[in-house]
Amino acid sequence: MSAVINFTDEEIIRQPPGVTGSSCNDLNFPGLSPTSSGSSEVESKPQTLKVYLRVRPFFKDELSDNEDQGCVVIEDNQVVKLHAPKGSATLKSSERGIGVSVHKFSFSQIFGHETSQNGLFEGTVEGQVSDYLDGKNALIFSYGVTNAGKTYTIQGTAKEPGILPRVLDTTFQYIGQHQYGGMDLKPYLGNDAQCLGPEQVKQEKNARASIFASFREATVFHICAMHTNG
Ligand SMILES: Nc1ncnc2c1ncn2[C@@H]1O[C@H](COP(=O)(O)OP(=O)(O)OP(=O)(O)O)[C@@H](O)[C@H]1O
Repeated sequence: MSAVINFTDEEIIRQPPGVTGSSCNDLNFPGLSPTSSGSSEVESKPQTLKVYLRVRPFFKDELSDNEDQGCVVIEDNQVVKLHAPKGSATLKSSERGIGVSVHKFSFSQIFGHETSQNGLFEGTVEGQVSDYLDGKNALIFSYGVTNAGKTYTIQGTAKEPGILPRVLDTTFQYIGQHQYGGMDLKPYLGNDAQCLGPEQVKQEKNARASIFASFREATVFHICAMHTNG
């Protein structure tokens, strides 16, 4: 199982780092250990959940709005340090001796703003896809504030496909070599298959033909209706 957490410096500006730290803590991810003392703790227990952090680049308008305050500092490929933004309540409180202005978090791996879609895929879930194709279950999800890059990471764009199309591509390339050519298997109850006899195969073919026929009729009707109205 793995999660991809998306951060942007904008998020840190809008939320005090203490809030960010505790929300990560609430998730109770074994791979994510927030500390406020400055020392990072990577748990020694075997991890079944891998938590990756991706930091997206700033946009031009964010830079021109002076949003890059160096609040997110990637110390190494597992540890990130979050500094309270200038003028924030957290910074002011910490200056009065209440709370701290710097939080450290550790992740299974951190990917900086220069990380490509392919680099992220190879560095995170590619290994799990082979496990999945070998019959093991896996869950991948993305977590982060709005505009942090969750959709970009999971879905991506036509030019820069994200994790989901890459997983599907790998899966279908694998299936390509293992495709069953027969037409006598039918999905049953979600994760099972029924083996059909010759008569059932005939019934299925007829049912499919009538469904496709009704699709054609609906399309023709729609075009005619548009033509008539236009
Ligand atoms: N790593 C990245 N490199 C370049 N652009 C990125 C990256 N991550 C996100 N973006 C861009 O940032 C913008 C916001 O990203 P996205 O829509 O994925 O955020 P989101 O977390 O899904 O937001 P929401 O929760 O509001 O749906 C998009 O224009 C996206 O193309």
